[in-house]
Amino acid sequence: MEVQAGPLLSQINYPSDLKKFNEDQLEEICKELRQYIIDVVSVNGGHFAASLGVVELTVALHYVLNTPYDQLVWDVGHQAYGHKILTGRRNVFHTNRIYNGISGFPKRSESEYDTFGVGHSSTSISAALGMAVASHYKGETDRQHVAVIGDGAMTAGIAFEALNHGGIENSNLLVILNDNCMSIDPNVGALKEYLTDITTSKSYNRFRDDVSAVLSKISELGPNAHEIVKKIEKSIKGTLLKKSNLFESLKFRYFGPIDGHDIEHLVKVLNDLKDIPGPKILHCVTIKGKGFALAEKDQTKWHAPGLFDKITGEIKKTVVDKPQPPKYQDVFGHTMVELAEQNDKIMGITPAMPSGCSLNIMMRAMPNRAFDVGIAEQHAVTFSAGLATQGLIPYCNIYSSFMQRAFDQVVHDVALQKLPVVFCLDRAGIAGADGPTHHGAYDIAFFRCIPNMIVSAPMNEEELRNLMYTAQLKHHGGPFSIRYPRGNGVMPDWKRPFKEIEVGKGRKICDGEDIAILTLGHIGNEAVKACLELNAEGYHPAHYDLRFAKPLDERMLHEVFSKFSKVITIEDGCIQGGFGSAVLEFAADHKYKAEIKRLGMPDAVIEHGEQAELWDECGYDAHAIIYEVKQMVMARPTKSLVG
Ligand SMILES: Cc1ncc(C[n+]2csc(CCOP(=O)(O)OP(=O)(O)O)c2C)c(N)n1
Ligand SMILES: CC(=O)[C@@H](O)[C@H](O)COP(=O)(O)O
Ligand SMILES: [Mg+2]
Repeated sequence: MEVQAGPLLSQINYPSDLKKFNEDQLEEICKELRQYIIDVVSVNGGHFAASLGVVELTVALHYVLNTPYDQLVWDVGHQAYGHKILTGRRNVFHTNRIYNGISGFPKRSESEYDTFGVGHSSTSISAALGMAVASHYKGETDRQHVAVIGDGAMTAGIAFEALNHGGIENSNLLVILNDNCMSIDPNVGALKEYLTDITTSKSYNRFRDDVSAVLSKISELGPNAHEIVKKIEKSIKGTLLKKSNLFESLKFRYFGPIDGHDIEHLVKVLNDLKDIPGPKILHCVTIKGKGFALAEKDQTKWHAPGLFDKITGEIKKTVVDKPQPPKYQDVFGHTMVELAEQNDKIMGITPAMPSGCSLNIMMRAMPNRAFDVGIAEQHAVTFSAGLATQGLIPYCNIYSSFMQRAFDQVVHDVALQKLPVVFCLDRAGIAGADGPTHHGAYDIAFFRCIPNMIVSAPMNEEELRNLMYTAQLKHHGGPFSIRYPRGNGVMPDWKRPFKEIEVGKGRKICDGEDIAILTLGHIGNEAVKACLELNAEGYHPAHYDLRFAKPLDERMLHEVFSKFSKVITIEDGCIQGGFGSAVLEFAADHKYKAEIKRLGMPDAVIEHGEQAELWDECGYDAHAIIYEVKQMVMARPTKSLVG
């Protein structure tokens, strides 16, 4: 839908246009930019509150910096809508996150203003430091490098690894800490408390005013400005402040906290900071959702609210006339509470996604047994391992793509020590509009190769519950992983009594003659649809839901390969090394000769779009399955080949 930008914003295509305005017009530009984001996101969807919170920061940065020569790195990038609009993408912003449209995150291939591809958090300081060191090496002393990182993203280990390194590099790096006291859910942990202390402490506020006073004089100080500023700073900071400021102790010069919505002040401070070399941190206090009252009030709900009425604030829901299947995440959340009520050893862990994975249900019901550990996937895994050493049974829920961060912890801290940690991988498979950074593409492949690991995937809600139930019973000596996708399952009536599932045992969904379809997980429901249509057309595929990629149901596979010479495997994950590869290995190891077609994500970057669009593009939705079955069945008559 075409949305009209305000009169000033419509004159701005690039930061060079923005620079033509006077400073006293910037407030109006911010107003129009904020409104434009509201107008477009309300009808298109996407991340919302974070971008509203950095409108002033975005305008100030592009006003002061010489982008794209100066390098501006957004952390996570879910807050970069204003940046996109000001850097050549206003006219295509209505395609944000839509199939074939622009990405919801900064992306190097999309614009030279997007200096670094993001989506996963906490990478900005490392990336900006790399750029700063490269500039230093190349003698580009006039170049600025700015990382904008949120208080939530700052909790991750990699952010501190970067600060640790950045503090001793004499490169031109400015870290802007966008502190709104929020992650997706309220931010957690001691760092958050520390930042709140800084923001409210009298001594820091006095320091902030002193620094502002110094900065305001900088232009009057002449050629020795830096030396003079350093001296004054040293004297006003005093030993106490230096020792007690975390960032100062890491050798970053700390400025702030300042009001991140005061555009005039921001422009001034950023201009002044440009003249101060070396590693610096500017602490900005902002309000997530700023300018949209409901979002300011319920920041979690408005992190990514879906479509909404921008006047009433009503979030639009699809109207349905019959009970709908629940989201898998909610089945996980409710089942956790049920299981934990029966077994006092069970604990729940999430790195910063309590509402995303629905562990918040358990956090409310059993606050001493469910933990949001902040954006800290590696810690979440090793913390779970620690719990497991003491006889507890941790269920560590991590989105599949974020689990990529913690691979070593899974191998080294859990699997090698045979610790019984249950990994629940939400958003496994095509994630949808978040795109390639968020697709849960690789987990089957990267978990399948780990010794002692069980790799499972439910085809529906009941199986998810039963796998979760089974995982606590099976102290097989090692981790048990359960992967399931974003979105809804298929069973409106899902709350059934628990039943143990034999580890490594699949189930036959339907018998057939022409060909065997082997599926893993929820995508099996596409095969069910395909089989119905194929049956109606006179084809008779058999369908097996393997449930486990490791251990494989070897008995079932012997049955399949003895009976069928044509086999299709289907998984919502990468083909290379995944479930289909496991079946191929089985066939090769047992010398079965069969035509095996593997469907799943190809060895390519799968862009963003709706799940169904991407399943179609990758060729493993019901239509594609029907097509493949017909191709294979028609190609040659079926016969069983053994040996
Ligand atoms: C490695 C990783 N873990 C989790 C997420 C999910 N996530 C995206 S934004 C976000 C909150 C970030 O908080 P903050 O950096 O403070 O930004 P804000 O939304 O408050 O502006 C989280 C947890 C992610 N993108 N990457
Ligand atoms: C930016 C980010 O990483 C999250 O906000 C992510 O988009 C959440 O995804 P879900 O909507 O699937 O919870
Ligand atoms: Mg935040």
